[in-house]
Amino acid sequence: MPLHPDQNSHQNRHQNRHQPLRLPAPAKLNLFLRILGRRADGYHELQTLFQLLDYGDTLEFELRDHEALSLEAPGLDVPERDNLVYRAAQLLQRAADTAKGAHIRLHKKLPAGGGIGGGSSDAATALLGLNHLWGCGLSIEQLAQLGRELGADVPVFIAGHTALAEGAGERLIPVKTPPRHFLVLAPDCHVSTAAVFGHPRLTRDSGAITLAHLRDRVLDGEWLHSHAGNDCEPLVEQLYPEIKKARQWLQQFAPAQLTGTGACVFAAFASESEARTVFQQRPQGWRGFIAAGVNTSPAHAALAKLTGPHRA
Ligand SMILES: C[C@](O)(CO)[C@H](O)COP(=O)(O)OP(=O)(O)OC[C@H]1O[C@@H](n2ccc(N)nc2=O)[C@H](O)[C@@H]1O
Ligand SMILES: Nc1ncnc2c1ncn2[C@@H]1O[C@H](COP(=O)(O)OP(=O)(O)OP(=O)(O)O)[C@@H](O)[C@H]1O
Repeated sequence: MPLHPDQNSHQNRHQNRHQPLRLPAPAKLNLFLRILGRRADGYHELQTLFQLLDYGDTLEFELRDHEALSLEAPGLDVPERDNLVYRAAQLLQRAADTAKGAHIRLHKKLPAGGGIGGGSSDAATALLGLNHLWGCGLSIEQLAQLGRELGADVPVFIAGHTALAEGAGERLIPVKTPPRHFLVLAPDCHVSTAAVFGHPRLTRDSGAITLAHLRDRVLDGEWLHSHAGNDCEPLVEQLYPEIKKARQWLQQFAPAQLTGTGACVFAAFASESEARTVFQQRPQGWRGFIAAGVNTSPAHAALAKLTGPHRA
């Protein structure tokens, strides 16, 4: 006899507990990035618009009933214990005082040091996924606080919404951006965020814009479609001519700019086919991807299917 729909979904959830939990770790773009100044703790005050994408890495979690943690991350040249996924898992184990462990597989698609938040998003998905798997019950706010210890970009991925940000990325205001497709080019170089922020020639004196003003502009597709600006771009392009070359190539087709501290550059298009047509014309050997902008993180969408929309 067929099960009642509720019983059916309950049974599915039960079965899923025995399969590895698989969650996405989406990339972000900084649609604009203004540096307002340097704080006493060395971090910089920023104003930025984090646009989440429907493209990224994937993490798979297998529950272990003892404290051991292990990580497989094929193709990523980072020692296990330095990987932000491993560090996130350790941090949560301690904060939640759990005796449970996990084996985690990280499938990397996002280039490291690309300014698209790959490592930060992996860390956020690890915190969200393990909080669920271990039944820790930490709130989104508690997880974001933990995430801040791992990197300035982690909280936006924990919050899980395209957002305006202030401070070092921790004061977030969720916003909705118009649906667009992004062509992201990943020049073959690795930019150190710390080196860019520590550079004497970095411009750090942009005036603050009120958030209300920014929020109005975010909803204005015309403004978003124009060059919104990134204060890191002039310096990064001086240091890495290959990044300038990639942005100038893209600029022939649409306004193009740097994301974060680079190395990736991007441009927005109204449709996926327009983005693809440009992507197909790129010089041989240039890497990149096409992704849709999303207002809700795919990691949260996947978790909501397992737990309901309001629980982590
Ligand atoms: C530039 C952005 O990508 C914009 O989204 C982020 O603010 C960088 O975030 P992230 O990669 O998570 O950066 P973190 O790992 O926290 O910081 C790396 C280093 O960059 C510098 N840093 C970072 C963020 C910030 N607001 N001010 C800084 O001065 C600090 O020297 C820090 O040691
Ligand atoms: N899971 C991970 N994925 C990628 N890099 C990682 C990871 N864990 C640790 N790292 C280290 O972090 C460094 C920065 O990687 P990441 O991809 O987060 O940079 P990014 O794209 O510049 O980030 P952001 O946009 O947040 O500044 C890498 O060079 C690598 O040494």
